[in-house]
Amino acid sequence: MSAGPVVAFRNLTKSFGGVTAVEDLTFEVRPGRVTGLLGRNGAGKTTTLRMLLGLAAPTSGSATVFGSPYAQLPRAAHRVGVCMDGLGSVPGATGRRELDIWSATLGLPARRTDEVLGLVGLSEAADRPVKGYSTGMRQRLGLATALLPDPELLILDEPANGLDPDGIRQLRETLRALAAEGRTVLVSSHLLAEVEQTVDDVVVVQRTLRYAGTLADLTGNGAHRLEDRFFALAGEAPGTDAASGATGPRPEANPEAKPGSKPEGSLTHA
Ligand SMILES: Nc1ncnc2c1ncn2[C@@H]1O[C@H](COP(=O)(O)OP(=O)(O)OP(=O)(O)O)[C@@H](O)[C@H]1O
Repeated sequence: MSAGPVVAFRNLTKSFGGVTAVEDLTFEVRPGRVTGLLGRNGAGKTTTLRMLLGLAAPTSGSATVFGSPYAQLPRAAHRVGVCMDGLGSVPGATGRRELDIWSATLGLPARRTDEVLGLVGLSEAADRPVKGYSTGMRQRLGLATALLPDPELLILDEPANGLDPDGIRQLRETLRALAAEGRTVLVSSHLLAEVEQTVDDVVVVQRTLRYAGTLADLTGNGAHRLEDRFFALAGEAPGTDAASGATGPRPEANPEAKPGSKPEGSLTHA
């Protein structure tokens, strides 16, 4: 596996008409680590991941995987596992059938389907049609699909949404196990308490980059809650009491960290 950054964003900007969804993002994802991409609704997380995967064209700047744009990366579908809404499924198929089709497309051994079904806790539901799956079961199937090629890099957009407590614990254990094997995970999430238990590195975006660095640096080795640090960096949501100051100034975990301040850390230095 490469020693450089697995993923690199350089001055990445995306505008949709008059709306700038992502502005001048520069950060890297280091190998063998779980990196959490955090930001509130509409912060630009999915747009960033879509540009990384070549599903949306940047307005300016670049996003690379293993040093190449995803579309030019040899064996990209084997090296990068992706779980993201809207990547398509097979109408009327069971979970097992869907995985078998992906597996055959990738030239994987037939046993791989059962392996990933077991990893995500979906073995018992494998022979039911996907259209009857709950939200959490669909998430599990999406994760299973991403895991199929035993990828070096996993890119997961909100994988914990809809998961029950067992599913969330299983997800956390799977991601930690992958990192322990030297694989790299980039995962977007809103679930800050869960993120705090899972990730090594944190990226906070709110259209612009607010932080990129280690979780330990951000929380002072656990002295501060991630949630407090998140609000200090991302700012309070417009229209809330805290944003308007109606309830007085909110306590901040680190008074130096103001919304809009420069990123405090960089994944490029240890
Ligand atoms: N295809 C599109 N056309 C127009 N605007 C878009 C498009 N895709 C995203 N946007 C806008 O870009 C901004 C960022 O959206 P994005 O989906 O990247 O946010 P997000 O951080 O993933 O949000 P969430 O947490 O709700 O999933 C939003 O203002 C959104 O409305």
